Formats: sequence, C-alpha cells, structure tokens
Amino acid sequence: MRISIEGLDWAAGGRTIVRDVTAEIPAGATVGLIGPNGSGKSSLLRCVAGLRTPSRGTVRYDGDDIRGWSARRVARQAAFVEQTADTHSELRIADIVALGRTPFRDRWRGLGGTDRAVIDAALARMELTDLADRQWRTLSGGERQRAHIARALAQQPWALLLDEPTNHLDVRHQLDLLRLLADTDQTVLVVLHDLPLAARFCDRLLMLHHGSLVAAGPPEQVLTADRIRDVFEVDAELGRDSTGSLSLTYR
Ligand SMILES: Nc1ncnc2c1ncn2[C@@H]1O[C@H](COP(=O)(O)OP(=O)(O)OP(=O)(O)O)[C@@H](O)[C@H]1O
Repeated sequence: MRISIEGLDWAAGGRTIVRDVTAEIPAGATVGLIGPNGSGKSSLLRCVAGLRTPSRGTVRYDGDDIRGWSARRVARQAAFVEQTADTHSELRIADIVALGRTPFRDRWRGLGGTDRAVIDAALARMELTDLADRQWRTLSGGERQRAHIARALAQQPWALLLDEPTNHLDVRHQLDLLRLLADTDQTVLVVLHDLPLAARFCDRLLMLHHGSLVAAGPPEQVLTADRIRDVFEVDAELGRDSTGSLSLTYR
C-alpha cells in the first residue's frame, strides 16, 4: 500500500506542530522518520495513522483520502505501534496480541482457527510463545514492546506505523526487529532515533525539524554532516563500515 502525505499541517495548543509536509511512502518501502525531540515525528505519524485529523492537507492510502475513516477501517489497512503503549493490566500477552484481530472479527464471535494461527505466528515471530500466558503487569519493558509489535503483526496490515519501536529493546532484539521491518513486503513508516540503524535498515529517510520536512531520500543523501549539525546540533563524522553501511561517529 502506498501512503501519500500532501501539504499536511497539524496544529494543537494554538501552535502549528507539523508544517506543510508532503512525502510519498512507496508500497513495500521501509521509511524512517527522524528528527530531534519535539520535531513533530509522533504527531505526523499519528496523522498518517488516522489518529489525528490534519488541520490542512491530506493522507492517502493507495490514493484514497482517509479523512473521516473509522478506526476499524484504518486498522484493516495500517497497524500503529505507540511509543509508550500501556495496556489494561489484567490481560495476558496472548489476549493483547489477539486484539490485533479485532478489525476483522464480528463483535460477538470468538476467535476462529485462522485468527489463532495468525496470533500464534505473531507470538512466535516476537519470541513470545513461552510468555503467552503471562500477565501484562509482570512483563519487562522490552517484552511489552515486543507484545505490542506482535499485536500489530497479528493485524496483518498493509502498512506498519511504528513510533520508536526499539527504545526498550536490547541490541539483538533491535536488530531482529529492524531486519523484519526491512525485509517485510508491508509498507513501513518508523520513527527512529538511532541514525546509523535508520541508515542501515531504511530505504529512505524523512527528516523533520521544527515540524517541517527538511530532507527526504536515500539515507546517504539525507544524512550529511552539515544537516546533522544544523538539525541535531551535533558534529558527526560520516563514513562507511566494512559492510558498506553508513557509519557515524559523534564528536
Ligand atoms: N496535543 C498537543 N497539544 C499541544 N502540544 C503538543 C501536543 N502534542 C504534541 N505537542 C507538542 O508538539 C511538539 C512535537 O511533538 P511530537 O511528540 O510530535 O515530537 P517528536 O518529534 O515525536 O518528539 P520525541 O522525539 O521527543 O518523541 C512538541 O513540542 C510537543 O510538546
């Protein structure tokens, strides 16, 4: 599914927080949304997920304007993984992952065989099978984050929209998730703070600064020492590591 963002503004508290953003996320691409704290990444992602209504401009899924779509209709196309998602504490992990099937289920009917198979696969993909019956409140931060990603996978969406999905994960789980996002055929828009990882796993990057899109394109074009200094206010030395990936050393 192709996602198009056209001339999008989002205002709150009397302030324009996202300003005139136009960007195309091609079907199947993995696109990283980067920018300093408060630059508007989560706000833009929430507009793309249909959770915020733009004050100007449009979000289109495969050309269709999503303005006015119900949450259920959006959820059949795109799964959203929040930055710090909390969940009702009395649920088990398996119950949380099962919530991913809600957009496809008749309200009064239980889970079918297909639902169960999809839930089991999502639990296995996030290495949560052994924890499936554990109560949410007993989980570590990283386990909770993986459970929310499993819930999104169980939704079997055309697009995955993720807000800092690696912030609680150890290095191995970070790499595992980013590989999954890079390899999937689904369209991915992911907020990331780690610039080298964003460069390595994303096809394209969108860089926000004070709510405006200041650069968009392949990582090696977007991440330049000048731009990193101007936008993130740090000096960085860019090079290539032995695998050919972009390397960044902060000064
Ligand atoms: N509902 C709101 N009302 C008023 N201001 C808001 C609202 N939501 C966000 N903001 C402000 O908008 C700015 C952008 O917030 P946003 O969460 O989109 O940034 P971000 O780039 O995701 O930041 P971070 O990297 O810290 O997560 C911030 O200054 C934030 O305080």
